[in-house]
Amino acid sequence: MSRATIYYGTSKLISKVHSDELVTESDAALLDLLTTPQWQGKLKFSRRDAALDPLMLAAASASSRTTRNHYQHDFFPGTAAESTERVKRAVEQTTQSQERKRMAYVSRQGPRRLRLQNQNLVGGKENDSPLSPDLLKSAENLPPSVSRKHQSPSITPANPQPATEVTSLAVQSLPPAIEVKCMARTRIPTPHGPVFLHLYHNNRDSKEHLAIVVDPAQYTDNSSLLAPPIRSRSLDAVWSDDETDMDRIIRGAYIGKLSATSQHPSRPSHQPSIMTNTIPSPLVRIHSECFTGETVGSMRCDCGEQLDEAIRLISRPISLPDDASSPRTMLGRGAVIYLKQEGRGIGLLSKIRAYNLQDLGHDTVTANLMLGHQADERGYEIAAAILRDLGLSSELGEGVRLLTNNPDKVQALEKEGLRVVERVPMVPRSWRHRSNSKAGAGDAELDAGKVADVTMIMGEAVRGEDLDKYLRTKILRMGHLLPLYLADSAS
Ligand SMILES: Nc1nc2c(ncn2[C@@H]2O[C@H](COP(=O)(O)OP(=O)(O)OP(=O)(O)O)[C@@H](O)[C@H]2O)c(=O)[nH]1
Repeated sequence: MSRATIYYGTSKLISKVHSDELVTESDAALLDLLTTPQWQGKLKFSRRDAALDPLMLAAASASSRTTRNHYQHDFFPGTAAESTERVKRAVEQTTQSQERKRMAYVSRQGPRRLRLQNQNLVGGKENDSPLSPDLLKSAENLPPSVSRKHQSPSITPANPQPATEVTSLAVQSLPPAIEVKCMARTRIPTPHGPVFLHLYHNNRDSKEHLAIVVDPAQYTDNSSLLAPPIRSRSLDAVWSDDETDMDRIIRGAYIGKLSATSQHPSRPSHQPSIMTNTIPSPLVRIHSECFTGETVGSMRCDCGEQLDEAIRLISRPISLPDDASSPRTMLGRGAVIYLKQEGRGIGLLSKIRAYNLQDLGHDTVTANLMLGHQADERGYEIAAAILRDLGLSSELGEGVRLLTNNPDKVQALEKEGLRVVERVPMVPRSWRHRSNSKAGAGDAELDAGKVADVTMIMGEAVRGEDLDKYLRTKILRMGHLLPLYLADSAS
């Protein structure tokens, strides 16, 4: 009997077994033939109980109904019982060893800050961090954020000891000076106009914080612009001797509008641009990540709307003081510093749990406390460092107009040496309608419905009972500077 006949016969036989068809005498003869020990020698086929049975593989590929589970089936009298047992044992052993492997698995990659540190120490090609090894080393001893008021003991696969010992060591050592580096920048067209997204690394945590810069000087090299460009010093710096112009352009260190025909790498800026008094300071918002509000469109909070509103407000033309010799307005200018501090720094997991506690009747502050967190665990040192890198620190004559209702943010920036020349309130859109009807001081664009057409995240203002409760708690328990009578008008 030829090899082809055996393959064909076997696959037919298997499909008959599957469909409960009658097995003929010739099928039975084939079975006998296949299961006799002599076959092993004659055709160099191993028997059914071999780990990889060529006949079974041929049959499996010929029959679409054969799955890997069928290898354990009792197709071949005489050998099946033993073979099935053997296969079962092999499967059990494999599963056990896989489980053992999975349980013993430890990431070979390690945290990014460790990798950065190693790269710095070896000084390899990929060493594109400006952070000195010493600083990185001291950062290594620190808890995730020194500014965090709460340190809960945590056990991770890489660190089976509770974090308390690490924390006490860290408290003794002084935190390193914060260093940030803009790793890449790109233009993002938005409904409010173009913005430039800057991605930052830092020596304090392993998160990728962002700056969303709105600045006409970013996309035009027109030197007649009234205000100095908001440019990242670390991005425009030369990172290595062998860096090409194209390397610089790809990481975003270019000036003007980038296109196939316009490619102008930027040069390091040594001279800080000094602001004149006549130009209003840039409008800045420090915004903390809120996955639920910004991505899912949750109406438990106004975070998504605030992010959208901040970019809208910063992009609006700015009125200039009256002067016959100069234009009356200039293009909007400023930045949103987007910090990865989900859930006021407690992280998404805890925030989700906190929402369930809030559904049980607790407010946003109590829910955090019940989970062992502080009401607010955020820090703003990294935000201040990013603002300094963008040339928005007071040393350069620039103060900032800060878009916030949160007094903590104003204090934190001032503590970091930044000058907050004005706090610009962020009144929730739904409240502004109330404000308009109550006090006659609404936003003309909002009232005309223009804003609803250009929101990035939501069609219109966020509103609802959950939101009112949340905002009222922020006013009453967190000292947020919003007019309470507007919250009350919701009840
Ligand atoms: N723990 C917790 N965090 C929340 C809740 N709702 C929103 N957040 C988080 O609160 C933070 C809101 O931060 P921001 O928008 O920067 O501002 P803020 O402190 O409210 O101050 P403003 O500048 O006035 O908006 C984000 O990190 C959200 O994820 C909540 O119910 N519980």
